[in-house]
Amino acid sequence: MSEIELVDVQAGYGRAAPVLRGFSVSVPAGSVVCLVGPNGAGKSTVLKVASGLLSPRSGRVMVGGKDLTGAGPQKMLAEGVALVLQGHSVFREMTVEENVLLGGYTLNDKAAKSRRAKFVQELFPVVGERWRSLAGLLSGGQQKQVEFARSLMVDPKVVLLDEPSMGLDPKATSTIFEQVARMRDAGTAVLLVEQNARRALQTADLGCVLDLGRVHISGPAADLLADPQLGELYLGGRPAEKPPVP
Ligand SMILES: Nc1ncnc2c1ncn2[C@@H]1O[C@H](COP(=O)(O)OP(=O)(O)OP(=O)(O)O)[C@@H](O)[C@H]1O
Repeated sequence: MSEIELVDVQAGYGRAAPVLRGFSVSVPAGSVVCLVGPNGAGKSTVLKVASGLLSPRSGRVMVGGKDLTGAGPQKMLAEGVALVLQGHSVFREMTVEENVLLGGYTLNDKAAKSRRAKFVQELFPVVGERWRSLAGLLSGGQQKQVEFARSLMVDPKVVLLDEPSMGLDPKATSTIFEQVARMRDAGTAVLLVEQNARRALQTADLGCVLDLGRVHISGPAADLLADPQLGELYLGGRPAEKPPVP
């Protein structure tokens, strides 16, 4: 079953020509789908439509089989779609605990809230270890994990990740993708937009190449990675040659 699905979506800004022109994507339960495409292709626009920040001009947004086209961000969150924005959005002067608990401010059941807080600390160990620290003292990669933990407080069906590795060094980027895989393994469907497309596709189950507002090609992430033409066009060059067999 698909946790979130965009069907034949047209969307854009103001009176300008549409950015998405008949775009469709489906994120199955328990999977990571990575959106790839050139700068300005509309990847972030897909996440805006999926999170309710931008209403499509036509087409549908389905969540767990329910038609939520035109629902705003609060309704989408209440229906289980959480967005983790590009860049860093932790409150640096607040503790990790305060930042994470903010994600659960809509939860009225105190016991459920503390169970959930325990769960996210176990899922992202560094969050548990730095629970009482000021968030501003954490590294960029650690702060990103605090954002992941905050988004999972409401136990969303779907998490939308906009460029989670932005500004991180290669080691922190690796950790972040390991944590994305853990989110998926814990049962969350993930729709991911990443500049670092090759690395993201190594974690993703499915990939979708967006160009000129439509799906150029989609399929198993491993197949996209292995396609030399896609590599040249969208993934920053061919995959590294395998060393010759001695
Ligand atoms: N708030 C906005 N108002 C008007 N136009 C916008 C707005 N946000 C994005 N656009 C335009 O929509 C198009 C797609 O932008 P979008 O950010 O979705 O692309 P992207 O694929 O995520 O790009 P990048 O890889 O550079 O982040 C671009 O031409 C951009 O200028």
